[in-house]
Amino acid sequence: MMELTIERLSKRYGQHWALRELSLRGAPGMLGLVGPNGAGKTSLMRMIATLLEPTEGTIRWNGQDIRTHGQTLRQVLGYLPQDFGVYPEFTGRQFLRYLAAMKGLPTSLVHRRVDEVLEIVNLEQVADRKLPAYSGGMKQRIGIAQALLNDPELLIVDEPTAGLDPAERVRFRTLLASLTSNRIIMLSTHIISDVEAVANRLLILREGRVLADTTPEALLASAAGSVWSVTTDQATALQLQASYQVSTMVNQVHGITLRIVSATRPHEAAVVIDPSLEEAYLLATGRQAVQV
Ligand SMILES: Nc1ncnc2c1ncn2[C@@H]1O[C@H](COP(=O)(O)OP(=O)(O)OP(=O)(O)O)[C@@H](O)[C@H]1O
Repeated sequence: MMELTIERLSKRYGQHWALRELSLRGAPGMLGLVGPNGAGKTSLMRMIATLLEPTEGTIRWNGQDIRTHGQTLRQVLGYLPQDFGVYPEFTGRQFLRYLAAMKGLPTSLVHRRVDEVLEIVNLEQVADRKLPAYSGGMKQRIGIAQALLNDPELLIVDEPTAGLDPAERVRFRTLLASLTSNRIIMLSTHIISDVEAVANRLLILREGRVLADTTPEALLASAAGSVWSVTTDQATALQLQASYQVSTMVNQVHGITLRIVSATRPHEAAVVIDPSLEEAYLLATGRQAVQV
């Protein structure tokens, strides 16, 4: 059984609500937790990981409240925090063996399991190099490797692609996609393309509230008819940019082509085009901002 049930979960720091009444039922697959900085993603993940006390609400794993059955959840939990740090004096292999021992893996299993996770994240070749020699992407893959040591049923990854270059981002995305079968993965990001094509569900948060609990397909469909393309002179382009949510602006020989996210036609020459997921996300999160 693998069931995460969250009911009316809230977190308050002082007078500030970081999360308000979030309810969610998690099932195997990848749940993308998307929202701007400060949306409440980290607070939510830390509460699920039993590292932060909720102010209100309950989190259940297989029907058991994790306030009283935290250990049961921790046994099947893998967690890569946003600020995951590595120890400079270790090689990748030594670091993983150390963490495996800390997590209580039986000694007889440690070497084999560390070799397995190194293979999963494709770091066998560099496993005996010291960690400071790793690239940002390799460090994040070591982070995933440590989270996989106990073959978790629930894998939580908090903004893992921050600071990675585009090639590393893609590699990391592919790695996570390969891990989705038979476990719940929760991945937070403020960059929607990180979860495009890999998440089967999207939870969009803003200022502690759920703006949408949807799928990439449904989010895209919701933006149909609300993304426009228009090619104009520079002065008009600047005016449009001031009044509308412009997702891209490209200089052409004969003018400037803008892609505009707007529920209404932004310019008489504008034509409807297919939305990208990012544009659909902008529409969902920026509705108030684009009112003109
Ligand atoms: N320990 C804390 N004390 C006070 N306020 C906090 C604390 N941690 C978070 N907050 C506030 O709660 C809100 C949600 O923060 P949280 O880190 O959960 O959001 P986030 O979506 O993960 O953003 P980020 O990507 O910046 O981490 C923010 O307004 C933040 O400033």
